[in-house]
Amino acid sequence: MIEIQNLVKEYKSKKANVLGVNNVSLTINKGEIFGIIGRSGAGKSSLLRCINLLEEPTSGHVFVDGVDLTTLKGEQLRQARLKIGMIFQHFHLIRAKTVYENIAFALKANHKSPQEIEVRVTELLDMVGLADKRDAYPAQLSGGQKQRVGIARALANDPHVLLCDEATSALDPETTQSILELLKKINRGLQLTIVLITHEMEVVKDICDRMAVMQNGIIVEEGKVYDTFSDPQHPTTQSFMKSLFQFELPERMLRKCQGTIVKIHFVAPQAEEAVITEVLRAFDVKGNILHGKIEYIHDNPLGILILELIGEGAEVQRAIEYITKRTHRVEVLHHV
Ligand SMILES: Nc1ncnc2c1ncn2[C@@H]1O[C@H](COP(=O)(O)OP(=O)(O)OP(=O)(O)O)[C@@H](O)[C@H]1O
Repeated sequence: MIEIQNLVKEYKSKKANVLGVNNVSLTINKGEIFGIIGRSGAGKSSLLRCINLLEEPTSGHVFVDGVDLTTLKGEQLRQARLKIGMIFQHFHLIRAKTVYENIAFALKANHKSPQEIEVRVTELLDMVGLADKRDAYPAQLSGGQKQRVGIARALANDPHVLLCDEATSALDPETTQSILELLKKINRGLQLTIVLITHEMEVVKDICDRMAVMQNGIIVEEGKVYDTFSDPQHPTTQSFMKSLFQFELPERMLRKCQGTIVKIHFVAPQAEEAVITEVLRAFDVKGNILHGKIEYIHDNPLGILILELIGEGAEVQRAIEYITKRTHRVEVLHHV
């Protein structure tokens, strides 16, 4: 478990002082995948790097498994840090070393014997699916393969926590998926706590259990991923949601419409019910589906549907009231 208490990271310079992290308190449970999302400059990297003291907090405390890292020095801090692995957007591999040597490096630093290193690196290469690249150099690997080496290196000393600093931001969507799958597998298999920072809602949606949204060094919203996605409270979270569910009806379609256009938000379990079929049967209205999208978060559906309802005014109104009762939220986008 990670417990961050009143963490402040201030960068001081002659020109100005910048608060990268402004009094953040956060609890990340053992074995969960926790996502921190925010725009550029929100303070995500500063917060993440304070967790393993790569950045020294200006004030506040970071407890990992009950130990306050901010009170440790020297060898004690080094030992505590071995239990916190980290992977990076640009991988940070040593170019002049092979895949094997890059991973072995982390074990040598922990004074493991050559025999122990051989056994552990072989195990790790199997785990990340790179057994055949053992003697390759980083330049001979794809981005996804480099990140797999980064993951193997980060796991070398059996950490309890894995910090991921924009780990998939330099990868194409397909490779991103394969790395996220690997992180999920490792999380489940090793009961590893994973903290990741990203600016992509897709990443949070795909693997995180809980999430926090950061802005100006502050956590502006925090919660379970499904709850946050289905009912974002803060304007910054709402604007991130737009990247997933944004849909503007073309002006030409609006001009052609003869009815009332509504945007219906479905959440589980309503999303699986045949509400629209019922409405069209129960009321004297016609329905015209203009757009629809369903996302799945941990197998729970979350969707929107844009529907044109055509009929006599009062009947359309009654149909909208019915849909409002049976779904999460209904917005009227256009009245004739
Ligand atoms: N070493 C530093 N010296 C001075 N200011 C810094 C330093 N590192 C970060 N900052 C400032 O702290 C704030 C938070 O930066 P940080 O890199 O943590 O944000 P971020 O959300 O990770 O952004 P990005 O996604 O662009 O990396 C920014 O205003 C940034 O300019």
